[in-house]
Amino acid sequence: MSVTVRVPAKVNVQLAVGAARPDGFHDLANVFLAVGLYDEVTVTPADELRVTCTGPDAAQVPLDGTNLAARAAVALAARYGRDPAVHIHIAKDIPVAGGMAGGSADGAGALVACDALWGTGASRAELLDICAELGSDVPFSLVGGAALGIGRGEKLTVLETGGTFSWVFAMAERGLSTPAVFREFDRLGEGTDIPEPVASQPLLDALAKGDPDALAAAVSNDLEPAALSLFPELADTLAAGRTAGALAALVSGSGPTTAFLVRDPGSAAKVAAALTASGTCRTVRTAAGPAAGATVIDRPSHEVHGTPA
Ligand SMILES: C[C@](O)(CO)[C@H](O)COP(=O)(O)OP(=O)(O)OC[C@H]1O[C@@H](n2ccc(N)nc2=O)[C@H](O)[C@@H]1O
Ligand SMILES: Nc1ncnc2c1ncn2[C@@H]1O[C@H](COP(=O)(O)OP(=O)(O)OP(=O)(O)O)[C@@H](O)[C@H]1O
Repeated sequence: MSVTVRVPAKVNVQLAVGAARPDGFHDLANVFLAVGLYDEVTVTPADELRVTCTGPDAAQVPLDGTNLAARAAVALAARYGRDPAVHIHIAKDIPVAGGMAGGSADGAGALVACDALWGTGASRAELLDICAELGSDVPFSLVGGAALGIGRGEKLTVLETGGTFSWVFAMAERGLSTPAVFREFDRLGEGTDIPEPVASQPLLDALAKGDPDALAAAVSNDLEPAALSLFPELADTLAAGRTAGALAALVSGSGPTTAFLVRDPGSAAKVAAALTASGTCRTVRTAAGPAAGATVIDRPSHEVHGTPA
């Protein structure tokens, strides 16, 4: 008896970052787009809480209680007075420490999977509350699609999109730590006046219209200078994608994955081939967004039909 949940990666089409708050976090205007690169999280009743992981980056994923999927199971179990004894298996396809919210995806996936397995009956609002406790990106991993996140990025407003956007993602040779990138943002901004983060209206309009050229003209990431400062070689990857014809090239979130918006899947294949040939990155993937948020894709048949086990 297992439940499997599929959860998407994200790219930030706008990431406006304010000054550091007293609690160390930064207020954001964070426009998320979920894209079709997925982790699958399967939970199965077990004698004790245990995490396993497979996939190209599996060796970099912690399997102890710090794994966001394990933390999600513990948080849900605590709220409903249950024993969090489950085996969580993560089939990982989202790059680790890439700025694509892979860990957050697993947190949201485990939460939705455990909720279905245990039949807690938690409301969407309760699940989103737990997500926000787990991390700033976790609520969006649950919701998917496109959304504006304010506060730490956890207070979401769903955005309508008028079409599908094609992307190419270039994975870097090493990861970048999200807190380190925010610290570098603070260092680079020392002594300057950092404006309040505000969502860009032209960007929201471009998403609503499904217009890739307008979106390309409006994308921005305030963390990009900090990511480039810590990882200068990313400039070569961005340049290679632009030369290959990408409409826009930007660092994804805190990086170091770089994201290239292209006109259609045919252009995606062309830009992906050029990036691979450039030798400026580890691997290249194509994906489209918006993609659905955390979705149960497999569960025991008695639950599908709604009859008792
Ligand atoms: C860069 C983004 O991925 C963009 O979506 C997110 O802002 C980061 O989200 P996340 O990885 O879920 O981040 P969290 O686990 O909440 O926080 C990790 C660390 O990132 C920094 N952090 C994160 C979010 C935020 N609004 N301000 C911050 O300064 C803090 O140093 C924090 O300790
Ligand atoms: N389930 C998980 N999968 C991957 N990393 C995890 C997981 N749980 C905890 N971590 C830890 O989180 C760190 C960041 O991993 P993650 O893949 O979430 O980064 P990210 O994609 O850059 O995140 P974000 O875009 O949300 O800032 C990893 O180095 C790892 O130590």
